[in-house]
Amino acid sequence: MKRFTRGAETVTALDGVDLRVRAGEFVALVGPSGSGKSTLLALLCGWETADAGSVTYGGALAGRRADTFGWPELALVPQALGLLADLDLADNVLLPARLTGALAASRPRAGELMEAFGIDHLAARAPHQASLGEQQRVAVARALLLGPAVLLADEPTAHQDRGHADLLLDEVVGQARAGSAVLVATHDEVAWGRADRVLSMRDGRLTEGAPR
Ligand SMILES: Nc1ncnc2c1ncn2[C@@H]1O[C@H](COP(=O)(O)OP(=O)(O)OP(=O)(O)O)[C@@H](O)[C@H]1O
Repeated sequence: MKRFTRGAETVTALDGVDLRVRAGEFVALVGPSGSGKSTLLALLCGWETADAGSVTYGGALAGRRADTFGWPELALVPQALGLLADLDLADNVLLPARLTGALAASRPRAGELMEAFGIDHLAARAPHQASLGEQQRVAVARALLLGPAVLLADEPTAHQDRGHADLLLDEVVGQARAGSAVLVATHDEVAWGRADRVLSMRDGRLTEGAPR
């Protein structure tokens, strides 16, 4: 349960939401604008706390709070992307490696992802010198770089044409097949088709299956 208070008004953003995403599973979260998808991702990554209920992680992450996780444990593609303006695009992709002392070892994978996403030729540009779609592909590459145990993404194909969206989805699916628990909020029906499960959000409530 998550409520936001705006003056006299209270919005129930999440109401009785119960979900489990397993390691190796790609789950698509669908629902209209304002239905609570981003709020759910914010709870799962530890940016927000629930008013009632709990978020727990299993396996190697058991017993820890999400706000203590580093990039290898949980990576997020926020809707607003969150690229660092002072770093060029290659260094944005490499940020998780720099923060975890794995810079040299991660350069080949960073190069691979940037090439796969068609952004390798933009490596030395600042974020503001790239299109929104290109910036979004950088944010997805950054999240994938260390093969996180948990991958959360908020509309990661929102600014892509079909071809680039499919390239991003290939890597997201690959990350799930490699053992990550993957939850992606998306309006992209192709993504729903590639997910192992689809969950629908409406007015803060979650149901199994695609919306009818
Ligand atoms: N910080 C906040 N303060 C007040 N209300 C909020 C806040 N964050 C979200 N809300 C409200 O909570 C509800 C759910 O918002 P949320 O951003 O989770 O929706 P969403 O499904 O991700 O939408 P979209 O597809 O447009 O990104 C909306 O009514 C929104 O206005």
